[in-house]
Amino acid sequence: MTQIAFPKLLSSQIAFDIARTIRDGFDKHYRLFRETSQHAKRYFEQGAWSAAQTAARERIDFYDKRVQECVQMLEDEYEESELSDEVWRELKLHYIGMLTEHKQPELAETFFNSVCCNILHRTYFNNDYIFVRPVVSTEYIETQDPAPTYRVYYPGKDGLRHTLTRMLRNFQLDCAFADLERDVAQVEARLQQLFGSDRLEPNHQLQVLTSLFYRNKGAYLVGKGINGNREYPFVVPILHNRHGKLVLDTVLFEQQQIAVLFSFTRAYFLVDMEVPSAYVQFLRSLLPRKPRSEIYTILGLQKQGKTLFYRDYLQHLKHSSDHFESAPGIRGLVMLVFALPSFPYVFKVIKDFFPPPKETTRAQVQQKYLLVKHHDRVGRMADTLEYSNVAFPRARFSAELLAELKQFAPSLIEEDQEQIIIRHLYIERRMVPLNMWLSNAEKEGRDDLVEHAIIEYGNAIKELVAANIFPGDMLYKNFGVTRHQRVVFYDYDEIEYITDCQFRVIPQARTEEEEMSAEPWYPIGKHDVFPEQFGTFLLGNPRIRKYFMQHHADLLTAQYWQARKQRIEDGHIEDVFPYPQHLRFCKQSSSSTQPEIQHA
Ligand SMILES: Nc1ncnc2c1ncn2[C@@H]1O[C@H](COP(=O)(O)OP(=O)(O)OP(=O)(O)O)[C@@H](O)[C@H]1O
Repeated sequence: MTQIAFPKLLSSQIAFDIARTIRDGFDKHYRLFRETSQHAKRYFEQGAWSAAQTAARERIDFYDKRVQECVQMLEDEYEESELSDEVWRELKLHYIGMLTEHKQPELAETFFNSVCCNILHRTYFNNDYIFVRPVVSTEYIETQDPAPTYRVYYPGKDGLRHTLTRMLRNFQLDCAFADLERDVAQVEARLQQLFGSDRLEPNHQLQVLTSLFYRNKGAYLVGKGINGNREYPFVVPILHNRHGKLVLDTVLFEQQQIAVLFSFTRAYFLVDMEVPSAYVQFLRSLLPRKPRSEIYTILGLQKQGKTLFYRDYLQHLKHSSDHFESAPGIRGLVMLVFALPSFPYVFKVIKDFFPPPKETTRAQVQQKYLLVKHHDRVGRMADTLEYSNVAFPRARFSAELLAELKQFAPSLIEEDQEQIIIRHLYIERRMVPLNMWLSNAEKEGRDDLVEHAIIEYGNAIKELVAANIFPGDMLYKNFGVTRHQRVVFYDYDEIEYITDCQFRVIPQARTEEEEMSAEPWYPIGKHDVFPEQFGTFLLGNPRIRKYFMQHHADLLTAQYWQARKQRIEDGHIEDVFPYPQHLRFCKQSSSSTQPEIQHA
């Protein structure tokens, strides 16, 4: 950067103007982000599922678009020679001043960093110029806003049932409930079970976040009960029944169930938040083990999530001493995967070349990962964080891993005495590869675990199919088992849309020669898939075969896949339940007055 001495007053004015441009850029971003979240309410009320899906997908790109717009504006407006070091330093101070009354200051800081890092050289990425250490406190203190973050209800006065009804009515959903009284009675019964025989204390209250959480075809009421010094989180999913009326589908209390709802394997929620940090703080009181980074991400603020994740990661590096090494399991042909044993994530680097039978390119692999980022992951695909130029301390790399990186991805590696810099990588939650999980379960003679994993594996495939995803080769090594023992897919380079695949029955052999042929004698198109063949490479192990055939034999028929494809082509958007079916009210009431939820 050229150093020209500008009069102090002038440089200060330039810095102020740039700060205001960046702040306005952020405000525009957040206004559009909120508008989408506000529209989600309407889509839900009208059952406009396809519009809701599109809005959720498009919102993911808002941030980068606004950053690019802002960078462009600054580049058009200012000569490089006007942007002295002095201007950059002052710019940060002006910006801090603009955030004093701001409702999303932590997001605005991150936006500032994104814009400046696009313009500044890497040597300027320090606290003098950008927010390496955040200035604002993200622990929010409630202001006098007209719209509070959460509402508080004291059931002591009017009784629990009346309070719950009022609470639900306060969301002013413009769609009728099928039978609110019946549903509220079920929620009440469960809440009463939860409070059990606890004496009700004078502070007995229900706190409920002011915005509903929208995702797919559901709206979720998120809150907690407080009694004395105990807190009881709860979430009530609201769905449409087949007649387009609203029903309360269940109430979730257990941390694990709530954690699964907020999992890294799901699409981001649409929530109308004026003060996002206050939402994060509330949610952390429900899910204390979930890092703030993951909560921001699941609220659709994925750039903030990424920033906080990186800060946590640096902190972890400082407080650990183990070495990065290859991730356990079968090595990938496309990805080089490594991990730090003390850290629950893996790092994935696209190799420079791929051996046969892989016929792909780096750009295509990146495209597939991007597809997953924008797609509804339905609880069955791991979210990935994509980073550029990540610096690792050289001393923490095992010699083998470093050699492997240099051998398979030399174009992505830069190094000096102290650091290894990887130009592009993905970070993803670490799981136990399903092939390892199955062989461990077998070694321990745990048939129950083998059966559980195979049921989950088949369910994962079926849910991916419902979301129009064909996972390519379905080998166990491409799936992982989470700490909640759910099976999740993580190998995206061969992913296709179900609607792009041709599911075929293997043709009958017409001659003995064809019958005996080791190679397929019939023509195979690029998108042809023969489900009858899956068993050959999946079911060699008799125990696995037994459970697979018991629970998921339909996956081996072309008819199953063709029928699912037809449903998608007919415009069906399937329900995704982020909680077990047996928890649903309609699955419990023996009188079954509750209408089934629409599968449409
Ligand atoms: N999230 C994860 N948690 C734990 N291990 C993982 C994870 N992702 C990948 N691995 C490990 O790294 C290996 C390779 O990863 P991945 O399947 O993504 O690579 P790939 O090159 O696309 O594989 P393939 O050769 O099947 O195409 C996996 O088999 C597994 O052992």
